Amino acid sequence: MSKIPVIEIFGPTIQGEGMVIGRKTMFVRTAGCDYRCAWCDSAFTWDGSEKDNIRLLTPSEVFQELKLLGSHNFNHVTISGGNPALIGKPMMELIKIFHEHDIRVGLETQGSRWQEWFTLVDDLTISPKPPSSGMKTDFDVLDRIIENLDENRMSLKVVVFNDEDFDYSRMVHKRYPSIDFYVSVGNKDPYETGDISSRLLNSLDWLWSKVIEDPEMNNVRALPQLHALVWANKRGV
Ligand SMILES: C[S@@+](CC[C@H](N)C(=O)[O-])C[C@H]1O[C@@H](n2cnc3c(N)ncnc32)[C@H](O)[C@@H]1O
Ligand SMILES: Nc1nc2[nH]cc(C(=O)O)c2c(=O)[nH]1
Ligand code: SF4
Ligand SMILES: [Mg+2]
Repeated sequence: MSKIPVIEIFGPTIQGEGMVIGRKTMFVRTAGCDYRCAWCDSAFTWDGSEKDNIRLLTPSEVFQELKLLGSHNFNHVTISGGNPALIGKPMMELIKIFHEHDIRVGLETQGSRWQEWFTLVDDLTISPKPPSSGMKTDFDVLDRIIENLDENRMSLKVVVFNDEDFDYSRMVHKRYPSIDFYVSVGNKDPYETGDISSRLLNSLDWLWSKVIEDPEMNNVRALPQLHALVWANKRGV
């Protein structure tokens, strides 16, 4: 397939998570996921509820839409989903177009699938899923993905909701000790309306306490979803 299934394109906004936190970026969100996380904040990409919003776009159409939205007001694009790793060759073409225009590229994926184009990504975030998601990590696949990537351009990010998730995050960190490691606060209700900042800050307080008391987590960074703190569960930011 030479087209990319796109469910939303938005920005400029601020990257709210992980290794690129705080950076101005645009987002391209692809449709479809091989996982079904219990708490997915982007379930509309795979649960069929917005199937009418999925457009099959060529890489140059995606680029044109980004320029229409962001003009010269960006030099970084984050590809997220769904799982963008379900898409092959057209992603390679899209990243080449970005690089030809001096635009850097971030990727959010869960580490369940490998694609050749991963090696072109400037900031690659792999986010294996903890027990609360209901998903099971295939560590053979994850090992192979991590072996094939440049450590300086990637990070691991585990969302943590409870003690069991925290234990999982510690185990993942120990398995790949040289990869920059982030734990990220889980948002229990990603569709709640209104101000959710105090709820998220309470969860961050809990997560920080867990990291502070754990000598095996001296090297990790513990973050909230910054965009959710500032803009709550608003869509398209
Ligand atoms: C929607 S996912 C899309 C990319 C890819 N499927 C993945 O999970 O890495 C983007 C990021 O949001 C995180 N995420 C999803 N739902 C969340 C929630 N309820 N609370 C905190 N983070 C969440 C995921 O773990 C992932 O790091
Ligand atoms: N601002 C902002 N930062 C993000 N970081 C990762 C996101 C994602 O959904 O992949 C995301 C998102 O949806 N918005
Ligand atoms: S892997 Fe990512 S997009 Fe897929 S269900 Fe889980 S959080 Fe959602
Ligand atoms: Mg998000």
